[in-house]
Amino acid sequence: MVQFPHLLGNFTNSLQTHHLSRAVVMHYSWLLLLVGVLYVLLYGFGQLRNGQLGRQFEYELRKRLFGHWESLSTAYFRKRSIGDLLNHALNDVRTVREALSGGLNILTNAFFLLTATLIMTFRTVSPKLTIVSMIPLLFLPLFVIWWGPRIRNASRRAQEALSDMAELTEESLSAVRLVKATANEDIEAGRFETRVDQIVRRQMSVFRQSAMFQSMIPFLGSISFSIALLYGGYLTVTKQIQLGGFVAFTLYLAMIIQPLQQMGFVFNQFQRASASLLRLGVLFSELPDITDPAQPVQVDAIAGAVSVRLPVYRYPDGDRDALVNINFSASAGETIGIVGRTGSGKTTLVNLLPRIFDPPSGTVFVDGHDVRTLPLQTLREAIAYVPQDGFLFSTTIRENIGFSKEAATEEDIIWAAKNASFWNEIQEFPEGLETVVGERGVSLSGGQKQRAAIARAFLKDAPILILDDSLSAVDMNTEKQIIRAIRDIRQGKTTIIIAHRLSAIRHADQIVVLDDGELIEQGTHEQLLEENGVYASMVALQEGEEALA
Ligand SMILES: Nc1ncnc2c1ncn2[C@@H]1O[C@H](COP(=O)(O)OP(=O)(O)OP(=O)(O)O)[C@@H](O)[C@H]1O
Repeated sequence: MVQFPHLLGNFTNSLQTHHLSRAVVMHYSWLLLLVGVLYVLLYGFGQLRNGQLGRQFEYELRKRLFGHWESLSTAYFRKRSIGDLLNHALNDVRTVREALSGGLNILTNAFFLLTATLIMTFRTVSPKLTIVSMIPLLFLPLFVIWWGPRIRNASRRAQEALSDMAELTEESLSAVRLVKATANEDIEAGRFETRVDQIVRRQMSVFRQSAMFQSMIPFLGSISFSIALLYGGYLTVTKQIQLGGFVAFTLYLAMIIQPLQQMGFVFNQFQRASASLLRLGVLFSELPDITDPAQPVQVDAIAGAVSVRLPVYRYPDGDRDALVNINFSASAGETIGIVGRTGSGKTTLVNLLPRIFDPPSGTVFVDGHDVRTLPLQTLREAIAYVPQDGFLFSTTIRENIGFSKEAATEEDIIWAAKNASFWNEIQEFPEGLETVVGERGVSLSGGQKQRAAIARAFLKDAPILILDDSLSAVDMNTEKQIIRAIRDIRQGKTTIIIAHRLSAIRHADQIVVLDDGELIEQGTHEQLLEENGVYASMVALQEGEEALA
């Protein structure tokens, strides 16, 4: 590119000295064409390569981010909203990619163009004129130092506001049924508008800072241009340089105005990207708090004996003890029922077993091994857990049930669905097992969702099965069928059932009663009835209600 002004300068000199013949014109035309073709080829290749590298970088970064999130514990996801995390994965990663691929491309082009231009003007026109004209550009670093942090901060604040909006959008869309049912659309729309207004204000601040910064750089270029005209004109008139040299010099200057503008744009992009990089750095610096032990105990297979000797457990961010004085043991193959009022600590207790939350060392044991000393993979593979909300993925029933076993066959899935008393209903769906359940299973009833999740856990066929209030949405007959299936297919395997309806745990080998985080009663159904304590009064109350119903 930088050959253009030089060739045109020589052309002007030939014109001035009347040496211009048809052959000379053809010579210059061919040379200019050649320069043009070379430029297009090199520039095109550079653009393509940069684009490819940028996309690859974006893909790798998102993959690493996802891998990192998968290694973090549940406690982390209580602190950060899904919307915020999504904003990091989408907007921050994209901002960094744009700066790296597009920005580096432009910066490389601009750098070479500027350097080559300076060398050419220095060598072929006039070193004096080059130095004098470039003085204003020395102020460029000062502008970067002044505006850089301002743009970076404004950009960080804009990204934070975007995260807020993503969080609100995620929340509002998840709660859309509730919002509609309670006719609260106006309130929701108002909340959304407030956030959007905040984002627009913060983004306007980024644009203001960026626009001012970007316009300053061409302004410096214009000052250079004025100096070149004045001083170059003087040198030409006093015959210190040729007219062709002067023409070439002004063309050179005109040529570097655009790269200068682009450099402004790139510096601006870099500042925004560094704000996003800082935000991503904070995510990556979060270390997994539940990890494999340094020297894990190696076990061949887990039989399923469970024992808890827990003086006290408090959540990492909790302000009170969630569990106190919990002591019980069950041999492999036993069924344990856990009951207690809402908020009494039932879910907390079972969450400690697969280390969803970490118990203190030496308090929770599987087959006599402290769960914190077992390899995490071994421990979690030995436990099938159906959480309270029976989470489903937005895919088919077949994939939802088959999720727990990699090579699940059609027979396996049907077996699991039958035992979860779900198969008859699946057969009635027009698409059968291929029915898509919608996001988190929205197109299924509460009871159907629970049974799909139970079938998934049955299929895993793990030594320990935990059902966390997983039968709450099914009717009593279906509950009976499922309990019968559990007693049948889980023979010799440990099963822990949390239930509010006591009929679901009546058959358990032992029942643990929790109250306000404390284990207050323990025994079989018959023993606890004999004790005539809290459990017995719960049974009496429920039997009374059932009789009334
Ligand atoms: N992740 C958490 N961080 C801090 N506190 C928590 C957390 N999860 C639960 N809690 C608190 O621990 C206590 C016990 O909650 P838990 O969910 O174990 O009760 P639960 O008996 O399973 O209740 P429910 O029958 O309503 O499901 C409650 O006071 C609850 O607020």
